[in-house]
Amino acid sequence: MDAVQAALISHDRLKPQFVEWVIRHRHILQPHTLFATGTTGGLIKDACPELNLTPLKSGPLGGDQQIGALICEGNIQALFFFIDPLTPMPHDVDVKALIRLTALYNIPTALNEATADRLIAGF
Ligand SMILES: O=C(CO)COP(=O)(O)O
Repeated sequence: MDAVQAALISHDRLKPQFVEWVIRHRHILQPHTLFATGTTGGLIKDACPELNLTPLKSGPLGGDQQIGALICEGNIQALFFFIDPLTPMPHDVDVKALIRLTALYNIPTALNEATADRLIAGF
């Protein structure tokens, strides 16, 4: 796949699993421009400093909305977002808004590891 701009997000409970997933696929992700919510991005940068990754605000502080704005502006072509369906979140409306925008703008979106494996296989 030509270089794309992709967004990487994980809720707290899934972060260890997500960082392991990124480490496993870092060679595929390397040529691409990556954005992430703040805490997720910090962990990925620590684990894979070679990646071209820009951390935005933390999710509860508006990071999901920043990713949504990038989607609206045509600057994201794929979203990898390990969501936690078991934990209530103060910014649940932001998460829903982001997922809505991925549907609206037809953005390939992986919300769990099985789908992420299939989406990254197309990179
Ligand atoms: O809460 C998040 C997405 O909804 C993720 O945000 P962090 O990466 O800052 O933890």
